[in-house]
Amino acid sequence: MDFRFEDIGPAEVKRRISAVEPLTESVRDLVDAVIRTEVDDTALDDARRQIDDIVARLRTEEKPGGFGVPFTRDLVGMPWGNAATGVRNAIAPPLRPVTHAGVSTAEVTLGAAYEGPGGHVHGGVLALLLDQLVGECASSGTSMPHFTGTLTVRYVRPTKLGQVSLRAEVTGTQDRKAFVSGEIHDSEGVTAEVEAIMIRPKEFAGRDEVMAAIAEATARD
Ligand SMILES: CCCCCCCC(=O)SCCNC(=O)CCNC(=O)[C@H](O)C(C)(C)COP(=O)(O)OP(=O)(O)OC[C@H]1O[C@@H](n2cnc3c(N)ncnc32)[C@H](O)[C@@H]1OP(=O)(O)O
Repeated sequence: MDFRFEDIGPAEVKRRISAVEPLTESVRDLVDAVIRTEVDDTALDDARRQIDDIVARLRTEEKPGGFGVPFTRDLVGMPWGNAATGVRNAIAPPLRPVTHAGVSTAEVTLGAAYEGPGGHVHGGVLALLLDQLVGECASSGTSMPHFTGTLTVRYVRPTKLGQVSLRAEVTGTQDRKAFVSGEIHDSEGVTAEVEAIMIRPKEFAGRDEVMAAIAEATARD
C-alpha cells in the first residue's frame, strides 16, 4: 500500500488544493468540451497541438506511478489522485461525501463524460461512486481504513445524466467487517442499490499500526 507522511498542516493543505484544483476543473471542462464540440477538423487538430504543448510542460517535473495517499502530520489523508474524489483527478466527477451520525451522503452532477446508455450514466461509474461512498462510510464510522471485500450493485432502472444523490449507512459490524447499504437517486427516485462488505485489513489493528505503516513507507521513499 502506498502510504507516505508529509510534515505539513491544514494551511499548507489548503494552499496546495487551491493551487491545483482550478487546473483540475479546467481539464474536467476540457473533457466535456471534447465530447460535445462540433468544431471542424482544423480546429480539432489545432486544439490537439495546444494540449500536447501543455502536457509536455506539465511532464517536465512529475512523480513516478500514481499520486498515492500521503498523510499530514495530523494523520489526514490526501488521496488527491482518487478516481472518485481526487482534487487532482479530472476523471473524478468529483464526489464530495459528507458523513454525519453514521450516514454518508453526496450530491454530484454527472455530465457527458459519464455516459453509458444514451443519455444515462454508465453502470461502472455508478459502482465506482457507490464503492467510494460505502468505503468512506465504513471507514469514518471507525476512523480506520476499510477496503471493499464484496460490492453488490442492483441496477433498478437507468440513471439519467445530471444531478444524482447518494446515501450509505453501516447496518452492522462483525469483528473487522462492516456491512454497508446504500443507494443512488436521480430526479425520479432510486436507480441503484448497493450492499457491501467492507473489511479493515488485519495489519490495521489500531491507530498505532496505521502510523507504523505510514512511517515504514515514508522511510522507504
Ligand atoms: C476512506 C477510504 C475510502 C476508500 C474507499 C475505496 C474503496 C475501494 O475501492 S478499496 C479497493 C478495492 N478493494 C480491495 O482492493 C481489497 C482487496 N482485498 C484485500 O485487500 C483483502 O482480501 C481484504 C483486506 C479485503 C481481506 O483480507 P484479510 O484481512 O486478510 O481477510 P481475512 O482475514 O481472510 O478475512 C477476514 C474476514 O473477512 C471475510 N472476507 C475476506 N475477504 C472477503 C471478501 N472479499 N468479501 C467478503 N468477505 C471477505 C472472511 O471470510 C473473514 O470473515 P470471518 O471473520 O467471518 O471468517
